[in-house]
Amino acid sequence: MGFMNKVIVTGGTGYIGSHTVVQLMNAGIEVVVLDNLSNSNQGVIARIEKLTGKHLEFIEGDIRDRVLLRRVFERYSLNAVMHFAGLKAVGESEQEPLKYFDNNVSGTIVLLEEMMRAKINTFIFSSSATVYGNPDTVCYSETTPLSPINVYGRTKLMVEDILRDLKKANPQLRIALLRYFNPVGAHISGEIGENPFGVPNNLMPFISQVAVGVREKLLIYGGDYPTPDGTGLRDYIHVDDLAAGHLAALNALSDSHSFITVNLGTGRPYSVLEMVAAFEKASGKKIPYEIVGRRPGDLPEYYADASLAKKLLGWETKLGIDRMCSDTWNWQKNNPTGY
Ligand SMILES: NC(=O)c1ccc[n+]([C@@H]2O[C@H](COP(=O)([O-])OP(=O)(O)OC[C@H]3O[C@@H](n4cnc5c(N)ncnc54)[C@H](O)[C@@H]3O)[C@@H](O)[C@H]2O)c1
Ligand SMILES: O=c1ccn([C@@H]2O[C@H](COP(=O)(O)OP(=O)(O)O[C@H]3O[C@H](CO)[C@@H](O)[C@H](O)[C@H]3O)[C@@H](O)[C@H]2O)c(=O)[nH]1
Repeated sequence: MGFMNKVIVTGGTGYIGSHTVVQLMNAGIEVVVLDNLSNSNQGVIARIEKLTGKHLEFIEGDIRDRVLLRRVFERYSLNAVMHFAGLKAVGESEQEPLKYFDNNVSGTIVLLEEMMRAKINTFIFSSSATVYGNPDTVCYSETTPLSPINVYGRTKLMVEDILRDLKKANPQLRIALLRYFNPVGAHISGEIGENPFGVPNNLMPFISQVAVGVREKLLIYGGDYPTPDGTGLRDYIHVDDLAAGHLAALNALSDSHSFITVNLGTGRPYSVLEMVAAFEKASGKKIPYEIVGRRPGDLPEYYADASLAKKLLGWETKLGIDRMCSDTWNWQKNNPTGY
């Protein structure tokens, strides 16, 4: 992994961050996790240590805390920042926009200022397919126009814009913008996985909580979309494939490329009903559901053109819908109430 041997992971106790930390540690990279635990549990640290057999440095703190960041950057000699920390609930972002602009945009600015002060040049950002908004196409390539349709998406686009401008002013920076499609699944061990607080917003954790008996039935938002079975189509990507994309991006940044913008998806969409059927097969559980009205802001269909990530990073997904479901189930049944 070249000279990138010490990485700070913000949001590292969260869902995607924790899976990426395991892969970084397994690749021999030293990791420091910074997380304010606003949407995660410190118990994940012990699970990661168990999985990797190594110590993991954890700092409970906020990316908006400049004094803390300065101390952290002085104490550890880090060569890269992987920035997962942020808020991600689309509905809440519409209700509480300032909270989202503060955490996701202002927080990232503080982090970038302190990173630059510490002369760290490599930054990997968790962006989202939501930056595309509602374009004319359903297959999104990186040149598809960016026009988010909710506050959460606008926070992601604002940070992308900031990073594009920052690179122009500071050519020594090495930056990757990774646009995730729909992350699902869990580590194959069942030790770590997605552990949402409260009622899940997203499909997969909802399905798995129905399977384990925490919730009665799935509500399917819309059965009258112009799709083959009438339910929405999304590009679900296994979280371990997504994590591997981060290692590939880190490698590419330390190598040939200094500004990377890529979609991380499989390029293959599945419907809600296909996900339910696959989960039933993987778990052996029946998933009761009811088809209700559409959820405001949802699109009928979209998926990634995943070819650029393959070309630039030499990365492509390996895990299909069966593993997405069986790994989710393995995590959920071993941890019915989370960490
Ligand atoms: N899960 C998805 O569907 C998805 C899709 C696209 C992009 N993303 C982005 O990927 C990143 C990680 O998502 P995730 O699914 O792992 O979410 P998550 O909520 O599980 O992880 C985010 C972590 O950041 C922490 N955090 C939040 N605000 C913080 C702050 N101000 N200071 C320090 N820590 C803070 C939370 O406690 C949490 O552990 C986020 O930036 C999210 O917007 C997620
Ligand atoms: O209880 C539920 C939850 C979801 N869905 C449907 O399932 C599909 C997937 O929904 P969800 O898992 O909520 O993902 P998205 O709405 O596609 O949004 C996710 O994926 C985006 C990236 O593609 C991110 O930006 C968002 O933050 C993240 O929530 C959609 O068709 C939903 O209508 C249901 O029918 N019932």
